Amino acid sequence: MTSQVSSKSLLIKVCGMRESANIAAVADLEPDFLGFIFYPPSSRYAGATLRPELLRALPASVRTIGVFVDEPIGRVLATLASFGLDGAQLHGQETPAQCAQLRAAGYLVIKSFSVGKVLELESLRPYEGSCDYFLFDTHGPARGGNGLTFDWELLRNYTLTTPYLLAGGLGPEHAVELTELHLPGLVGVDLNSRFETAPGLKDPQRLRTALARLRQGRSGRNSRQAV
Ligand SMILES: O=C(O)c1ccccc1N[C@@H]1O[C@H](COP(=O)(O)O)[C@@H](O)[C@H]1O
Repeated sequence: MTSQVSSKSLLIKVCGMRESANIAAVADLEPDFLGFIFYPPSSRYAGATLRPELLRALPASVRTIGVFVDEPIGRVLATLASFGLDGAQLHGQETPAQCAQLRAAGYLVIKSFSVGKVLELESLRPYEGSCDYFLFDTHGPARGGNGLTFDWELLRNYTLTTPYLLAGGLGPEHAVELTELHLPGLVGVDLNSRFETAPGLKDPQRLRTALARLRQGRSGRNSRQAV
């Protein structure tokens, strides 16, 4: 399948699949990242169902990311190696040194930060240089996957150098708005619970439509046409 990706396209991460057939269907859409939750309390926990051979058969352009919450770094490294994952998304209180340790081991590192009514960007400065991307997710009752958006304008004055993905309750209705959202540092989006028919089960058709809109929107900047 050929995607309409341009250098201006937002990177797209689809997160939280568990079942092989569903993973294959989402991978066919060629997102930039596929995320798998390795946090046992999550209803999207993939540790028991994910087959490493399926991940190894994916195109190299689709990078696979394990999502962890305050997991000891030794266990993160062991999981990344045993599933053949390309990187880790860290959703807890992981330190800059822990991020740097994963990066030094050759893994892509996405550090997630929980955003409430305010965002103290200066507190993230110690993470600069130890992560490939930051990810901004909405603060909520669960550690991730709350399906809630935050006020994206809190990122209007972003001055850090680490590029970031926007997350938190992004749904099909946001696709056009996201293509027109030109925030400093924004390079991608993370799609999760708003694209599900059940926890951990993504709707490939809803994703196909949204990915086409996201990709088309940025390559043809003013295009609002439906796909
Ligand atoms: O999805 C989960 O269950 C989850 C659990 C623990 C940590 C992260 C999790 N998901 C991440 O949450 C954000 C936002 O998801 P949503 O769009 O609000 O449903 C996303 O980055 C997921 O990777």
